[in-house]
Parts: sequence; structure tokens; C-alpha cells
Amino acid sequence: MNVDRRTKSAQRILIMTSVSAERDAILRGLHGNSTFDVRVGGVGLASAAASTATALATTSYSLVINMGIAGGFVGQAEIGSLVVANEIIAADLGSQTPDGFISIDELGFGSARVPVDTRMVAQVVEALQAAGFPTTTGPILTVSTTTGTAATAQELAARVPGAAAEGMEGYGVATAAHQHGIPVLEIRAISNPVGPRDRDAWRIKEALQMLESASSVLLEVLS
Ligand SMILES: O=C(O)c1cccc(C(=O)CC[C@H]2O[C@@H](n3cnc4c(=O)[nH]cnc43)[C@H](O)[C@@H]2O)c1
Repeated sequence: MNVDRRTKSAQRILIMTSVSAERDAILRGLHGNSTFDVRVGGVGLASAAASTATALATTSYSLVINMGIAGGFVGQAEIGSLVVANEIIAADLGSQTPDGFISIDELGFGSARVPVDTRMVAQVVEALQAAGFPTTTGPILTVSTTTGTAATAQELAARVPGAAAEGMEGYGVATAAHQHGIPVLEIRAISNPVGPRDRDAWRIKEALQMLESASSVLLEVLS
């Protein structure tokens, strides 16, 4: 007999964050709404993928969202703004060669890109903009090492034209959701520019406040 270990529940939405400060900001914005489960999955794509897969093994969800703070590519997403991914890309998953980087797509080992539901993205972007929040959409890159130099920022921007932001978990969360056949979104509040590392310049408090505000809008659009 096939035993389905998952709890049945219609329209549950799973939000995965990397750290507890992000989870707490989102929970404040959701005002205890029971449609959403908000979990901390750890930093980095491996931890995020494993934590997401564990959540999906025990509960049925209609949508998975990776939310958190992120670096914004200069000219694409400024500090204090929001980015909704139109594609979730593991930007450093591949091989370095003397002639440049080769992605796992080109190597024939699967894909470093997870698609998103473009209609849902448009709906969320429209709602966030209507609420007055500076919001853009574009590829959000997942990296294992945060970018710390102008040269790496330029290299990534050239590798993925239009890259808007970088985080460390999106591709892990998205891969787990994709393997379960569940749609996925990535929504990031920009705390710092992608480029030369200057931790003192990170505006974490402001980004967490933006995550909280964005969560209130999600409540209206998705629940
Ligand atoms: O120190 C704190 O109070 C604090 C509060 C909330 C979050 C943090 C983090 O450091 C979260 C790490 C998390 O942030 C993402 N992130 C942010 N900026 C970048 C970036 O420029 N490049 C890549 N990732 C970035 C990332 O997803 C980390 O998991 C601290």
C-alpha cells in the first residue's frame, strides 16, 4: 500500500528563509495568517534544499517562496527595493575553463536555471508596486560565495544579462519545489550592493522592514 505521509491541506504556502531575523520579519508582516508556514532553512543552497525537501515531505503546499535579504546589482536593484525573480539561477554551478565559465546546462548535466510562474510573478510585482514599494523583476542569482569584488560583480552581470540580485539559497529552495512539481517564487529585499565587500554599509534593518511590508502585501495577493 502506498502511504502518503503528507498532511492534506489546500492552499498552504511555504516560505523558506535563511536566518531567523528574516523569518521573524515575515511573520510580523503576515499577522498570524494560517495560510503560510514560514521556516528557517539555513544559509546556502544545500541547507536550503534539504530543509525545503523535508518540509515538502510532510505537508502539502500549493506554492513555495524563498524570501530574504540580498545583494542588488547596481543599476538594476538599489538598496531598500524589492526584487521578484523571473528566473532562479545557480550562477556559479558549472566549470571554470581557461576560456571562461561553462554552466551545467552547457556541460549536459541538467540545468542551473529553475523557471517560475510568470503570471504569478507579474501579479505579485503589480501588487507590490501598487502598494508603493520599489519593485523590479529579473533573474536572481544563487551563489555559494557572496560577491566581494567589482570584477566578480561584472563577470556575473555579463554571464547573466539583466541579473537583478544575488542570494545564497534560491536555487536550492527552487530545486526542491521543482522536484515536487510545486511552483516557486523568490522575493528578495536588497540590503547591499553586489560588489566590493563593505559589511558596514549593509542596510539590514531597512531590508528586514521591507520584507515585513512585502509580506503584508503577499497576504492580500496570495491568501
Ligand atoms: O546580521 C544580521 O542581523 C542579519 C540579519 C538578517 C540576515 C543576515 C544575513 O547575513 C543573511 C545572510 C543571507 O543574506 C543573503 N545575502 C545578503 N546579501 C547578499 C549578497 O550580497 N550576496 C549573496 N547573498 C546575500 C544570503 O542569501 C544569505 O543567506 C544578517
